[in-house]
Amino acid sequence: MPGEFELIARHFAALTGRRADVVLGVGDDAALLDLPPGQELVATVDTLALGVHFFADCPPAALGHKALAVNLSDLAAMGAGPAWALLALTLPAADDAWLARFAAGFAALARSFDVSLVGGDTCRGPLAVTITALGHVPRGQALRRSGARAGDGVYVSGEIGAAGLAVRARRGEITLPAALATHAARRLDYPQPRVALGLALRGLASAAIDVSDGLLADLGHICASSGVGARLELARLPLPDGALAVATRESLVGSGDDYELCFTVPPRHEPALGALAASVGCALTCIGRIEAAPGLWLVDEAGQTRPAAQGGHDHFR
Ligand SMILES: Nc1ncnc2c1ncn2[C@@H]1O[C@H](COP(=O)(O)OP(=O)(O)O)[C@@H](O)[C@H]1O
Ligand SMILES: Cc1ncc(C[n+]2csc(CCOP(=O)(O)OP(=O)(O)O)c2C)c(N)n1
Ligand SMILES: [Mg+2]
Repeated sequence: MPGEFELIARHFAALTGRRADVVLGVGDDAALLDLPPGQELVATVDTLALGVHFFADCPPAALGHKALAVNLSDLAAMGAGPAWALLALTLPAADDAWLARFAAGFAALARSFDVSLVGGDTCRGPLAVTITALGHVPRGQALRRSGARAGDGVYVSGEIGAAGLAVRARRGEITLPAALATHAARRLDYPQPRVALGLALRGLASAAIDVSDGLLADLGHICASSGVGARLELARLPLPDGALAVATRESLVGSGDDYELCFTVPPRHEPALGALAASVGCALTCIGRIEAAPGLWLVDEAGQTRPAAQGGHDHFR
């Protein structure tokens, strides 16, 4: 069985990439990174824990992909370009074949965004993956949760709800038709961080967040940070084909794991979004509007308005 340092050399030393801004990467007590002049460092960390964030049968390559993707999604929501990552792994055993597949999933996504692995930590214990992602943004241009204003349009990228359907299907709570099951499993296991969209929204969006806990809950975070409310039109939600045969719109906006961007746009910038959607290659749907009074309201298909129920993922509720 390989030892700790052998494992690192075998599986992770090769993921360090070739960025010129890595002065010193894996192998010393800490990494040395060269932040370009005029840029602010953007730093985020998220953990994926077995049984909480992924099922025991999650393919190792998917875990490697997703652990990095959820962090790149946070950088995207800040309008930051990703650059570096640190990987903290807690493993029940030194399983070479498992690690090779995990590393391949991580590497494919890292390479596609030119992210260098510059450090990490490896220890024994219940399976969990923690990644710190670092990127940068021109000084003062980051997208925050706090900038939404009354009258701004509320938008979401891509579609919402498929990953939550996959979670419920894997728990045996629902049965999905074959095409939707395949699509949903792919969305849960291989989320694609909206990096290009985040970069393009700088200077256009007034606020942004990535959808991890559920669209409604995450829009709620924008509203709370911005001191505003929002009205959401359920009929406008971009949902996967066939989703309404197996779930309600309310459950789809509460399930999470979507890793799309939810963002607000002042009316003067909304006309630019059509061309932007085409250039970044994903749908951008207006799903509602920001209001001055705090509170989240849902407008149903019949045009009736009601307060949104508290929902979304909460680790301790
Ligand atoms: N243990 C912690 N110590 C310090 N800050 C934390 C901790 N846990 C979460 N945060 C911070 O609280 C905020 C909300 O966290 P979270 O809901 O996990 O955000 P996200 O959905 O973007 O990952 C973030 O700014 C995050 O950095
Ligand atoms: C086994 C399993 N159960 C439940 C879920 C659903 N789920 C777990 S955590 C979570 C929310 C996102 O995780 P969190 O740690 O809150 O990420 P953050 O908001 O910090 O990015 C969701 C929707 C899942 N993906 N896998
Ligand atoms: Mg987090």
